[in-house]
Amino acid sequence: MSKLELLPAVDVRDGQAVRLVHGESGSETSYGDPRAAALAWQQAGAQWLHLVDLDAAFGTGDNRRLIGEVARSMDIRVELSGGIRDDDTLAAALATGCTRVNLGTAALETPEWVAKAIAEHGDRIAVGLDVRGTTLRGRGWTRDGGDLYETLARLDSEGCARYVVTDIAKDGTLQGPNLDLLRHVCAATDRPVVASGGVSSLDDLRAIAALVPEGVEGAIVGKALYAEAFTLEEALEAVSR
Ligand SMILES: O=C(O)c1ccccc1NCC(=O)[C@H](O)[C@H](O)COP(=O)(O)O
Repeated sequence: MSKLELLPAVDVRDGQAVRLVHGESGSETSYGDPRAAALAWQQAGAQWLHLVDLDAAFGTGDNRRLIGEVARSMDIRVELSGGIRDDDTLAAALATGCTRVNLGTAALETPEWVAKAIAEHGDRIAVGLDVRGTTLRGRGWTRDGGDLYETLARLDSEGCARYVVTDIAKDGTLQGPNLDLLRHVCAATDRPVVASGGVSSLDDLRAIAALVPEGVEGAIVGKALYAEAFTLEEALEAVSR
């Protein structure tokens, strides 16, 4: 059985590494320089970095230069997210040398463009399915964007390689992941799923790791690491068996 991949998160707002609660603009807690945070996760043994431009996601500007600098400086794989919605932003994201990008809003608002991106870039494209209940949310999680399972079926048929699934109600809350949601999404698709939002403890990570046979490939961890609920070394050890 392959082990769960861990993706420590660096979410960037106004040049700072921050954590949000429920992804809501204005709920930020700042954790300083994103370069230092990313390097710290790499040095602690991470194989992946989940790097988010929150300003681009919310439409309040962007941190593109800084995000590009961080992505290029990493020796580990990088997943880029936030505000990638057209040819220019996709080209800029892919040019950082990141392993893959997450498309979110675009998958809801410009499905033809996303189908083209999937056809051109294959598994360098993942789609972020950010949900409240079973309703998808776009534009920095501020607008409804359709039904989760209908969108999943459409993206599957277009060849989408993987999904990053976030229960917004859990994100940044340290309340534990939505394991039922992950199980249901895994049952609805044969593509790998990356779990995001809510991880609070090593037991949460073990519970997500138990879903690897059902199709969960990875888990993004943000707040728990910044709040020092556990160290990244402990997390990597917890999912190594
Ligand atoms: O990823 C996005 O595009 C995004 C857009 C708007 C608000 C938040 C967004 N991402 C947040 C994350 O990916 C979190 O880093 C991740 O879900 C970790 O959550 P947690 O472990 O609960 O802090």
